Amino acid sequence: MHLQNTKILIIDDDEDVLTALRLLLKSKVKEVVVSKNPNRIQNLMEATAFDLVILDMNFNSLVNTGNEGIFWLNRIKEINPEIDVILITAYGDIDLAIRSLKEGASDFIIKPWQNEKILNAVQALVEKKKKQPKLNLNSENPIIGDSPAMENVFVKLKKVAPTDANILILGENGTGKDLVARAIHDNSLRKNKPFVKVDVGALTETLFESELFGYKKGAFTDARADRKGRFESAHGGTLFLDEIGNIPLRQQARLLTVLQNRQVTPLGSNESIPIDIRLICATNLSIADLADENTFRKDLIYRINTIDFTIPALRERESDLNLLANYFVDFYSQKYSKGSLSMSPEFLKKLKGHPFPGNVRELQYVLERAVIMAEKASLAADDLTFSAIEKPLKADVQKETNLDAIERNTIYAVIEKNNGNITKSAKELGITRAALYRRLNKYEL
Ligand SMILES: Nc1ncnc2c1ncn2[C@@H]1O[C@H](COP(=O)(O)OP(=O)(O)OP(=O)(O)O)[C@@H](O)[C@H]1O
Repeated sequence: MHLQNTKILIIDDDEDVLTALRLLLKSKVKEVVVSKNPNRIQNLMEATAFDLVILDMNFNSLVNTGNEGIFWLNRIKEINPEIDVILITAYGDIDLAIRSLKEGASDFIIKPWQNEKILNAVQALVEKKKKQPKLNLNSENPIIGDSPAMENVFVKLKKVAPTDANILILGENGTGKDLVARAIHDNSLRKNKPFVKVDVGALTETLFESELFGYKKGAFTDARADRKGRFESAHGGTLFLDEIGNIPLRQQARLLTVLQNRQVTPLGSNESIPIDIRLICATNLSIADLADENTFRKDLIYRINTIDFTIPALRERESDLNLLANYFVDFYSQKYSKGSLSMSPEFLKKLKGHPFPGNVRELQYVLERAVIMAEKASLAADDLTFSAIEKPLKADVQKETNLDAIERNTIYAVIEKNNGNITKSAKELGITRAALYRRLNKYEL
């Protein structure tokens, strides 16, 4: 938020004060609306997404205790808990100032004021809003979060990013594993070298080798020219292997050999190529599931897991939900030119009541949709609809014994995993695209 984009509402029963403040602020900010009547606050706030309210504390009351100001302050905060309110009073009553700050006012100004003081107060609040709490790292995409779990991630990340240690990132789908992998690279000594991501879980056995290790012209029927593998492309930089938990044992053995020898041999070649990569792997399996010897080699786990990061599910990080929700609402309000939308208390309550099986990715989608659908400056509970595409939480899936429900849940899970890509999902489910579409219709997905 910048000062020139800020919308301010001023409520004061003194016409002279309104005129003076309007004149002072009009040329500096985007919009100034003034009213003598505090009863109009609700309507005005519904019509315009204000960023700031300047509110008089003393309306026509017989006794100037400022109570009326506190009453209207509370009303404003009920309508939009995020909005900043600066209170004005003619009485330098420090107790009242403290009380109003406790009740949620952002600042307090005493009449008669100096224009500079008001401008400074407005400017300071706008600046404060501009600073999204985020990881102070040089990464293009900020990682938002201030939960203890994310604070730990940030501390560890800063510590290990500059080393060449292999890293394993654990967490459910959509928790931000990709983002963390990217931030590690961006804060490493390899930041100016390539960052190469491969979703190894989605590769078939033949593709696995050609994609990772490359091939020579003529190595197989379709190999019409030499092609570099991803290991080679990542030389000097970072290789990020996503969904590592899903690769079959045979491919795990191939991977282990490459990591041990630090060289790859492209298909159809006799020569091995030395590789210098920093390896980051990610999986949505828990470390206990990953360590099941029937599905994953222990020696490979040790090799890829010098340091591990666990990103908790969003439902376990309530304060992050708040921050992320604000961040995405601001982001999409700007993207879709919706002014600065705010979240009504009912909207926030509904948001907090949802378990978000799809984690931050799901949150991002539902908020984008809510912003697009929003008709008023304050997002209403009805603007929030949860996507049927998200799979229910595992505990719910396991309770399910009805075959149709199991099929429906599996389809959800696979489509979610493939980011809505029908071709990939059909392939993974072992059915044709047409068969998948038939089932989508059947289950009204
Ligand atoms: N802490 C965060 N701050 C900001 N954006 C986030 C955060 N966590 C996740 N996101 C966003 O949520 C989406 C999903 O994140 P990401 O792809 O990193 O998750 P993931 O764990 O790698 O998912 P998957 O396991 O499905 O690959 C992305 O758009 C990402 O930018």
